[in-house]
Amino acid sequence: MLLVHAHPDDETIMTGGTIARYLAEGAQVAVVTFTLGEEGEVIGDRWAQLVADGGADQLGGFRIFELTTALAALSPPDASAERVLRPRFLGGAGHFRDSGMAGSPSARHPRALVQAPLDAPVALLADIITEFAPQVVVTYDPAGTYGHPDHVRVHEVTAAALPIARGRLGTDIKVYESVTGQSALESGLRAAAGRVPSGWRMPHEGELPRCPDDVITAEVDVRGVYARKVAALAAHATQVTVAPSGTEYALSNNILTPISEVEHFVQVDGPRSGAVGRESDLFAGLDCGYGG
Ligand SMILES: CC(=O)N[C@H]1[C@@H](O[C@@H]2[C@H](O)[C@H](O)[C@@H](O)[C@H](O)[C@H]2O)O[C@H](CO)[C@@H](O)[C@@H]1O
Ligand SMILES: [Zn+2]
Repeated sequence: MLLVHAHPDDETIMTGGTIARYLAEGAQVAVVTFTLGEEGEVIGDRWAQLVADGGADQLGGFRIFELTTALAALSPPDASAERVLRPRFLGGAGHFRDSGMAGSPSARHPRALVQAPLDAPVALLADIITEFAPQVVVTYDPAGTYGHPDHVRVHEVTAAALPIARGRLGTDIKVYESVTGQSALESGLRAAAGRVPSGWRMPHEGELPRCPDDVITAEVDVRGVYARKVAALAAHATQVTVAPSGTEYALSNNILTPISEVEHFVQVDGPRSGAVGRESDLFAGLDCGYGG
């Protein structure tokens, strides 16, 4: 399984439980992150001076450490050194820079991901897909989940790289977009309504991205690795705060978001498993023995 993400923290926020579950089941998993997250805000005072704007511009390097810690937390506790999941950056660490939120001046940085002609990241990702030869690829939806320019670009690059790699490999690849299921989100928000940490707020109606339930094609149960997902979220401490309950998190905007026990996906390409209703396993229909 190859998961393609924009910034350190996305892998855990969107797909942390799925990564942990398939690692635990012995699947080969790789995470490719396009940028170091250099333009992020920082939660708390301790690392606040690392920021790019008006600071030491060291946040990108520090988020390599956070990502390394998070991926280790998602790995099986008894994993041998070579089985611990490690960060992998498109073009190498620091090649493409975090473009910043929509409208940010940082989008004009010469190394900003959105500045790169599309064929450059496409060629790099096509090589990674060819080398890794995944049976399953996970990316974002065309909206980039919540519209971040880097997330949109990750979707575009992945969509363009897959046909190139598939032509080289001659194999089918199941392609999924990671989404937040509407019912799961609303259920998590209802459960959390009575335990909003001080300084946090509940999201306004429709503020958090969600996918209509009838569009979802796969639901991965991550209850068995939930603690690893929470530990990995906590590892991204400049970006994520885990609530005392251990069942919700907030980014630097202090908006309460449930840490879901299920992770949802929409299959957009590749062989269908023929499952009736939602697949419970992204490898369904492939003869590989994962997915319970
Ligand atoms: C989850 C994610 O994609 N985070 C991005 C995002 O960070 C958000 C951004 O700083 C926004 O201004 C805040 O209100 C919000 O709380 C942050 O999560 O954008 C950053 C800049 O591109 C990026 O580094 C971060 O990974
Ligand atoms: Zn992101």
